[in-house]
Amino acid sequence: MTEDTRAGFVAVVGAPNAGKSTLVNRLVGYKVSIVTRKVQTTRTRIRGVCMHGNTQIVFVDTPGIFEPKHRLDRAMVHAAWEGAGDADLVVLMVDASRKKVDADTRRIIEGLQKSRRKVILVLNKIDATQREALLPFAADLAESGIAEETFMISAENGDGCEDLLAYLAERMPKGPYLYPPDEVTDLPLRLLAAEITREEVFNRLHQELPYAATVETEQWVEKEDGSAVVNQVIFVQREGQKKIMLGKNGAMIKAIGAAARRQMQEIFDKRIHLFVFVKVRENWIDDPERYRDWGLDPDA
Ligand SMILES: Nc1nc2c(ncn2[C@@H]2O[C@H](COP(=O)(O)OP(=O)(O)OP(=O)(O)O)[C@@H](O)[C@H]2O)c(=O)[nH]1
Repeated sequence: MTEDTRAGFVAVVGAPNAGKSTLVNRLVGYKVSIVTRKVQTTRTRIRGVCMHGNTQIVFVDTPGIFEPKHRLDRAMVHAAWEGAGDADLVVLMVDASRKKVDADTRRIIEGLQKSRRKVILVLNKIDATQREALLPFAADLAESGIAEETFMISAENGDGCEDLLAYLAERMPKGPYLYPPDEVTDLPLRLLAAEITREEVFNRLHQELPYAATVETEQWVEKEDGSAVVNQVIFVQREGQKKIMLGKNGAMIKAIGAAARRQMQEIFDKRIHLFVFVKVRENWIDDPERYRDWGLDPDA
């Protein structure tokens, strides 16, 4: 019954590491985005679809908004603002466990003030925040005048998340569902599989190398027995990086592949035969072809 349903988009913006992916994953109840301790890892605008009673909320999990350096970074920032512009509601997430409001958040607030966009302010990580520190922090943000409502939550342990969800649901416009209600994500399986492998690259390799690597799923073949064969390539920029990615006697790539396969089996709930290759492709970071795969606009 369409008259009784509501549906809309919620953009989640915030500085890198504010906890955007953690929140979206919690509300959607399905792993759609990648959580890592390293910053600036979310490259794709991934939507999670959340059902709350008769309301459907489509979350746009935007990339962290930061100072663009490469073309790729600029495309990401552009995608982040676009996501906010299209949305019915914008949630600004702030890491409240910091001593003061960080520079990235200030920059986002300036952008929002310019566009006269009101937001739902979400102070996150209250589990790791001193109570006395929270009020002055909130007051500082209130001064910016951009918040129409403020919530204090822990995306990690779920505190306050129900209230936030109920509030967002109430504010969604009336209308038919935008996605079939049982569809939790529109992220293609291939892209999600690539993100899973990329997360394992991040977990195992340190410093700059993960940022110099990208993963593509070249083939996804469903077998009759219900399993899937997945072929992926990790692209790096130089021969030296390829050596590190492969490891001694291929030990590193084997470990990455084995961990990624386990993750995929859990998430896709099926047997996965995963084959991961490493190839050198110089300058992939400035190659416009790459942005298209991520749904980003190369001309941004
Ligand atoms: N203590 C605590 N940690 C949290 C909470 N929410 C997220 N984190 C942690 O903060 C880090 C960053 O979380 P993400 O969800 O990846 O942050 P993000 O905003 O999506 O980051 P980008 O993708 O880089 O923009 C992770 O280590 C999370 O485990 C919270 O409520 N409490």
